Amino acid sequence: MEISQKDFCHRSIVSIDHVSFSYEHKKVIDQLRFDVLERDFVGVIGSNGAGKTTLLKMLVGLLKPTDGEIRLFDSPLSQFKDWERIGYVPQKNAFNPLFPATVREIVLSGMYSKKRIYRRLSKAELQKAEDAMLAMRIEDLADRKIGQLSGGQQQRAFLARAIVNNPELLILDEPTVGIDAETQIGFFRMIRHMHQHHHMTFIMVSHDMDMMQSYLGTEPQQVSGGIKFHVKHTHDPEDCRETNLTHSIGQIREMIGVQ
Ligand SMILES: Nc1ncnc2c1ncn2[C@@H]1O[C@H](COP(=O)(O)OP(=O)(O)OP(=O)(O)O)[C@@H](O)[C@H]1O
Repeated sequence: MEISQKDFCHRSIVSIDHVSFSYEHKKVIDQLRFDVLERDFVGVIGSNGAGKTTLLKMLVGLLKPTDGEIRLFDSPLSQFKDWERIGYVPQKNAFNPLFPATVREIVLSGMYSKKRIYRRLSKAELQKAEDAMLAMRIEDLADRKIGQLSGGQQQRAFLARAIVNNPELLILDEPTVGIDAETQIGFFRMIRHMHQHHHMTFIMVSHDMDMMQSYLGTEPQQVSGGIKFHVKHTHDPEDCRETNLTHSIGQIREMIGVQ
């Protein structure tokens, strides 16, 4: 069978098929269907308690759907093993000041998969961690204890951790909560750049309507229960040529424009 250009740059990244979820007897997600294609930017918007975080937790395997099926990169979630293809930044949790890990250790921990937790990292992998910290402009904080940093600095460390493997899919749950306005602008500029030039697909929960609508438009592609999905594709869906895979994580840094 001939593979068209459209198929090539529109692989299925996430497929959510009639998924429901209940906490004990409380149904939070009901028969949700949604597909995320390669190079989509999906903004997930909804009121408090609509089930956005629950949905993201199901996508990364932290919660199991009560019903329905989720596929990641065309594999059923239960069989999916390539977790390094996915970066995930959960909702912000302030770290206890006594938490012992340094920023570098946190970023390096993104490199370990479940089965390879004790292996030695190669020089190239160590360099990737330095690049990710540079990209997030936290290289000066590399040896500081994470618990001693501000909320925004901690969040940048977790973003560096999430991008260290150059993931194909980045899942972000309210990534700019607790970050000052100037840093937020730099952050959104950076993720737009990653979306347009680094061949990344995004799923992002945010309450920042201004940012979401300015990039993704005011009309949601889909409304399901209390959750709205706003979607933007990088380019004309028929055209794969805009992809520029020559950028490195280090170059993202140029785009941030914040101190
Ligand atoms: N562990 C849990 N046990 C029971 N109920 C829960 C649990 N976690 C969340 N819920 C409930 O499920 C619903 C959906 O929660 P969820 O965190 O997914 O919402 P959300 O859309 O992310 O909200 P927010 O915008 O406030 O972050 C809420 O009513 C919440 O109280």
